[in-house]
Amino acid sequence: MDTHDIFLQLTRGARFNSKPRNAIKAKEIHTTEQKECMVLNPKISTKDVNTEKGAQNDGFSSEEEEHTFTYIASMDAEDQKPRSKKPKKVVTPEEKEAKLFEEMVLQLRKENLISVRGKNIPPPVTTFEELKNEYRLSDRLLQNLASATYSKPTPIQMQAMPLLLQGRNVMASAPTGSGKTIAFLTPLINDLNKPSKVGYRAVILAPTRELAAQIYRECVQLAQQTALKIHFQTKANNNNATTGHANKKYDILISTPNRVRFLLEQEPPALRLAEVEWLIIDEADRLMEEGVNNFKDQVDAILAACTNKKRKLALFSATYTVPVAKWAIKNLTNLARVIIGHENSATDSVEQELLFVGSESGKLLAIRDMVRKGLKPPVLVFVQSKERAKELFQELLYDGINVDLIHADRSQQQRDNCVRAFREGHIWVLICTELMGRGIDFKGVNLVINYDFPPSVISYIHRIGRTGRAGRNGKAITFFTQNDTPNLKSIARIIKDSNGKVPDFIMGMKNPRKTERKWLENHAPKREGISTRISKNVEQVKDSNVKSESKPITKKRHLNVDIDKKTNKAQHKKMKLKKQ
Ligand SMILES: Nc1ncnc2c1ncn2[C@@H]1O[C@H](COP(=O)(O)OP(=O)(O)OP(=O)(O)O)[C@@H](O)[C@H]1O
Repeated sequence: MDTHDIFLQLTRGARFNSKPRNAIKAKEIHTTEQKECMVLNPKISTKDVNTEKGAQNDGFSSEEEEHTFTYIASMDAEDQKPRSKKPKKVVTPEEKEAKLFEEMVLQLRKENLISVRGKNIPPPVTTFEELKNEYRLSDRLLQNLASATYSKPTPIQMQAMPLLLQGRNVMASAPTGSGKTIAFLTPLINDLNKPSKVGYRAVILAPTRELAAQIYRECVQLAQQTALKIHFQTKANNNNATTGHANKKYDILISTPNRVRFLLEQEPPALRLAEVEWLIIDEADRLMEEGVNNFKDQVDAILAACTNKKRKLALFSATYTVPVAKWAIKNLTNLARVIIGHENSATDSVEQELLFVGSESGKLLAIRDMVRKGLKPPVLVFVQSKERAKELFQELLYDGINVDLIHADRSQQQRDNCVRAFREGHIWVLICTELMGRGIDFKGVNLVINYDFPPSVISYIHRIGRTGRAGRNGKAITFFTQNDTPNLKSIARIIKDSNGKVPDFIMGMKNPRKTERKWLENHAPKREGISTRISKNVEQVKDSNVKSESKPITKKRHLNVDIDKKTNKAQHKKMKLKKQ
């Protein structure tokens, strides 16, 4: 009988709540949990956070940032008082049972790499049925979870769901692909329960339209038979849910901060959020980024519009940064913090590899070599800009693979077609920019290629997190040249911490200066264009004639080469004219 079975035996029929049934005070449980989180997150213990190593891991080293992390790490200072040297003698059977209960909870969290911070954190659940017994999760939702073939909760769901069902404000981080979406949708849908005429009672924000669309789909599926009205707000469907009566028609709003803030700023406001009881911020660190084009002002404006006293706030992401921690401390009372695994680390289901390719032209040779040896689709290829996405697309288009590209310059229709074609397997290789770097849940991506080096550790974690999801394994290969050294060691450390192989010379490199690292986060390095064409005139004409005769574009490839087809035709015509 393993720990888990004993736990089930001990707690059969027990009513879980923030405190065990008797004697031991939550405070004492909490203090133990406090210690436990230091054990489970060796990388993020208060000490580490304040050292160069801790700061280095998280990329933050300013005093203010360290202070923030220290605050979060020891959120309830008054409970930090060291316990009496001698453990209190357990005298009554109830205290003995409660002590055992506490140890079971700690053991369960340890097994699932769950660490928690905050007061009165309820025990994690091990089955969705426990949520019904303890938190009155509806049979309808249990049925919908079963229909989605979710047999048991993932670690983030084990701990975040009880907290959200208790109505707590939550800041949760868990590896990419670990089920964070269901972790916040389930309690939200259960709490709203059935339609009402008061207007929006929940708002879910995501950084991109693609991710908001994905959350919308998952929400519709999970809310089946509840009759809850869910609205995915986009630029295109502005009118059908924002005028007065429409505002009353819907219960849940899913959109991007941009879109919601735009509607709030209309005169009169085209949205009313006064009844909102749930504000969920997915990819929170992305939405709290400070600096140019930040979402933070938009999120603050939306938070200000959600004036309902019953409002609950939850922040979810695979990575956390100081701006998020600061925002949480400022805006969330009685905050509960949940961390699965090591904070700001890559999921361990992805085999990671760094590949030195010499120079920019070496990247094209390397990816063509991989194609020649046989790629296992579906494959995502990340580049640093839409221009480079177009250049690489033009290069791979005639290499006998079904390739397409997605970036912000393509119309929403083209982006939707592209995502659908990739999901349905018509496209084998999708070239993308950071637009697809977060949250997007493509089932079964086998390989992520970082053709251009990621601009930061955070970007790297999210990019490779497009594979190795929901317990499946994946692979990520990151090309680098001698110009990519500033972030190389930070990313190599992430690989090493996930038991990947990293050449010693890289670990021996000096840490980049913070200013250099910050610069790279916001400024893509200049790179030589992606092209095998040596001279634009001669080679290009010869090259295109050979390719157009020898490799007719297969029907499938027409599926998505729509706007680009015109570009190609125009280029072709130009080349022909040049040749004559
Ligand atoms: N309890 C579960 N059991 C099995 N699969 C699950 C469970 N919960 C969610 N999933 C599946 O796991 C996959 C990843 O879920 P989700 O997209 O929510 O991950 P995530 O943690 O939000 O990832 P990211 O950090 O990249 O946004 C989805 O395909 C989802 O259907």
